[in-house]
Amino acid sequence: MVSGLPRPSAVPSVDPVIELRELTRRYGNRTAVDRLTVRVQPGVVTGFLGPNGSGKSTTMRMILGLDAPDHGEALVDGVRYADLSWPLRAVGALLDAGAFHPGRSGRAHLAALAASNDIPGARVERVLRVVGLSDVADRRAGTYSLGMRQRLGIAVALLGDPGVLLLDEPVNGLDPEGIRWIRDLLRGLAAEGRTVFVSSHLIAEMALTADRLVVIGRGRLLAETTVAELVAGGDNLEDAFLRLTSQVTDHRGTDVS
Ligand SMILES: Nc1ncnc2c1ncn2[C@@H]1O[C@H](COP(=O)(O)OP(=O)(O)OP(=O)(O)O)[C@@H](O)[C@H]1O
Repeated sequence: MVSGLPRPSAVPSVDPVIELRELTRRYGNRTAVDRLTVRVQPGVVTGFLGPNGSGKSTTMRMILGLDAPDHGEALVDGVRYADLSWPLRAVGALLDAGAFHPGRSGRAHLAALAASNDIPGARVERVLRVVGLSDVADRRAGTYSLGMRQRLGIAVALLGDPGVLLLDEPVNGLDPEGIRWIRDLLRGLAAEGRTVFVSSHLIAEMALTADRLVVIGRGRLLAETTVAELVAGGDNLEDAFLRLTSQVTDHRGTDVS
């Protein structure tokens, strides 16, 4: 078991899910997310794919209440993020691995978050062990390598033992060992019945990590499917993805010759 604590009573007993209903966000006259309706299921890893600028981060920010939809809604366990009693216990997120005070130790960072969310202090030690940072937990987080920062960000996401995990490009910049570690962790968390929603540009990595896929382009849903279905026509996942998104890629280079 990855989590190591009984599910906190604040987490509803319903299946943890993410539901997007007609979710829409405009910036000026550009529609970043366009009537996106998706249900992200528990028990599997769902990859969130789309070309640059297709609206993945904006969607994740709206799920976390960091950005407001112009239309539609994003629900976690049936309620909006702002209405969750103990958000960290319902949904854990990794959006920006640098989001901590550089002068604070990893342990102090986690302890402060635990205290403000009524999470037992023992949980801090537990997640430090899960992410492999126990030995460096008293070092200032500002001295951590990129891989260690990603691990600290994942420790934050796991702190409340949430039923839903949301990770925006968690393997960015990681070495092969780190990539494999995250893959195994995410698959283990899904196997425990959690909802794991993870964006990535690394298609080959998603083929190994995800069971289901949500593919968007220019803010719109292009496919909600399984990895197996998408490659069923004989394509590899990269070819299938490029075919699916060929009409919605904004910036394309040309051959040098
Ligand atoms: N705060 C903002 N103000 C104006 N436009 C924004 C803002 N945030 C995002 N956008 C625009 O919304 C669109 C979607 O951006 P978003 O970052 O959600 O895409 P993404 O799929 O996460 O991209 P990437 O894969 O490159 O990280 C882009 O056109 C982007 O320029």
